[in-house]
Amino acid sequence: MNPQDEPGHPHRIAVKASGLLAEFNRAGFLTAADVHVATRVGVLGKEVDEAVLLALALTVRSVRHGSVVLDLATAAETISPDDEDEGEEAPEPAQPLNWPEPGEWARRCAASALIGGPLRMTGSQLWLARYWEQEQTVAAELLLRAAERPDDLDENVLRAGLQRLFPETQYADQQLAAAVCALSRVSVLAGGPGTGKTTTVSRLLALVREQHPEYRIALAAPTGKAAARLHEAVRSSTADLPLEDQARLNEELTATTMHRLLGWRPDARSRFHHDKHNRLPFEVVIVDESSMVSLTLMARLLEALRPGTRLILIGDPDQLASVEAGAVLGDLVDRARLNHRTEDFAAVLQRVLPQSLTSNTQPDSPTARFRNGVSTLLATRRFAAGGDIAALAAAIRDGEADRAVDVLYSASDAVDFVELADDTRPGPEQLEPIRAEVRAGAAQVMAAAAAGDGVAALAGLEQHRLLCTHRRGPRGVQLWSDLAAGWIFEDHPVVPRSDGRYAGEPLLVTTNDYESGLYNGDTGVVVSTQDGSLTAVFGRGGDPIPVPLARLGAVRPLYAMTVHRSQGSQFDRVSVLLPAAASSLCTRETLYTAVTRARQHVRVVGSVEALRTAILRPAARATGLRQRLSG
Ligand SMILES: Nc1ncnc2c1ncn2[C@@H]1O[C@H](COP(=O)(O)OP(=O)(O)OP(=O)(O)O)[C@@H](O)[C@H]1O
Repeated sequence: MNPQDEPGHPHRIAVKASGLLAEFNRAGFLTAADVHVATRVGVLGKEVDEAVLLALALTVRSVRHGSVVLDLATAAETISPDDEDEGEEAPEPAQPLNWPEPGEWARRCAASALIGGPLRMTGSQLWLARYWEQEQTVAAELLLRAAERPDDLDENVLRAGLQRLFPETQYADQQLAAAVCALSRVSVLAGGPGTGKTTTVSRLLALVREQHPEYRIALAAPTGKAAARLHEAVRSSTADLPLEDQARLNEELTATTMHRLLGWRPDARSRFHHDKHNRLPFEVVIVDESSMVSLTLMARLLEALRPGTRLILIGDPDQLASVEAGAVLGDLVDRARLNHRTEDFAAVLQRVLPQSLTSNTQPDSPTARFRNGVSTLLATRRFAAGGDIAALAAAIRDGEADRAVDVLYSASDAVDFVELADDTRPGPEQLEPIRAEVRAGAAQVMAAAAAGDGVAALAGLEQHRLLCTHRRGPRGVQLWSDLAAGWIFEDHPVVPRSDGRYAGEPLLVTTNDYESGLYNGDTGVVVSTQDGSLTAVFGRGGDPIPVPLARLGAVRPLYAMTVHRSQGSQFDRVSVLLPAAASSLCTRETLYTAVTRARQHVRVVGSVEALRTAILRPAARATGLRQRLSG
């Protein structure tokens, strides 16, 4: 982040800006960087109309906020000042802003020489050309791949295999989803945590390998942590398969990050070794945690796949979307049309499935063929403790605030609600349960780290996680990290070395370091070594990676993390600090993602008002992909 982009930094005001750009900058709607980009592109494109430059700057701003499109018709109602972090007072406009009249604004933009160059426009919607092209690539590649079904599987063998691997009727939804993936060149397997997505996919892989032992399979995920989880989950899900199916999956199934799969290049951020000129050599590519995949990365992946490769995207479309722009997985799953199938696809499915299929028939079209490949698993198969976490997650997902409040107020071993009004500081009675969790986790980490037991130290780290929506402010990571560190040091008065490190220090990697194989979001612990020195270990499924402290890149102590960063990880117990109801980060996806990080227990800390607001406010990311895939 450039210094002038830092909220609150004096250079956030673009000193040279004038007219509408200056007005929107002063009011906190545009950063200096947004203004700078718009001014520069305006000069290069010889555009002087300030309404057009404002539209351009707001489009840049939208991308910064995760959207791909700016709709001029609704911009005045939907855009509010930046308030990325609580405690940053967004400047109040002294007087109402001069939003251009939408019709006239759109006409002026449409007449601009920038359209067709750095900007693209459809109706009243504007894109930066780069993202417009990426949406185009993703939609075109998906539709092209969905146009024809693969014909490499014998239907009778597949039918027998589906019955062998999904013998129980309670898993009929998984059997159907596996059949859909087997019979599609591109498919989406959506579902919440513990619905059996990984189990379904590993069985599907066994089915494909049964007929094609020579097929090369790639397992990938957007983060190292998620890749490690995928590897572990696929491995453990094969344990109860018939021996011959286990054998089909046993060798060389390792998971990797998407960046590594595509071949990271030191000279380019979003270009890879594998692209349309040098395609990936796999017959099957599985991507887990697809909700975290940005539009750019999805475009790069699709371009790099051979036309015949089977692509299976797994993920939970109800989670927060990628940090970077786009909401690809959410756009691919059209909830209103689940189980809508073309007649011929329903007939093929019926031939390989034992049970009779209920589908809504949809007329054949390129988009209908794509939807044929989308399945959703709904039943949760994992949560213990009566499924209260699952019930809470479902209520949040469905926008049922009353139901969620009921679950939180019910006597439950799995969910807890610590009420804390938005504008008050927590008192001892609110802090105590969180403090107890933090202390219990730290006790295990400290003891294991002192004994040099990296595996146990990492397990201790996963025992409880404090999750915040904001980085700063009264509910932010900074403040709660300080609190947690204070509690830990009361119990364990450590004397850090001169470099600040101590045995038991929890670490969070904050940038990708391809050389050492550590990725942004990876977590680890400093542990003692036999010679009395210190080293770091990082979690990778069952295999901790030791990294000498001298080789560590950018890390920071990990006492709390943002919900965004926690995506792709799960913890035994989670405490979630809700943002204030007024925060723009108080959204359904944030809460859902936070709650579903917990395996055994989740504690929600905040006001009922914030809880209700979050549940009733789905995060609105504006994209054009959904529209390109509908119809
Ligand atoms: N068909 C099945 N037969 C037996 N056990 C199953 C089946 N499907 C799911 N399970 C069990 O349910 C649990 C969750 O399954 P799985 O890990 O596949 O879900 P998931 O959707 O991939 O979860 P996550 O989103 O957390 O990765 C696992 O313990 C798994 O063993």
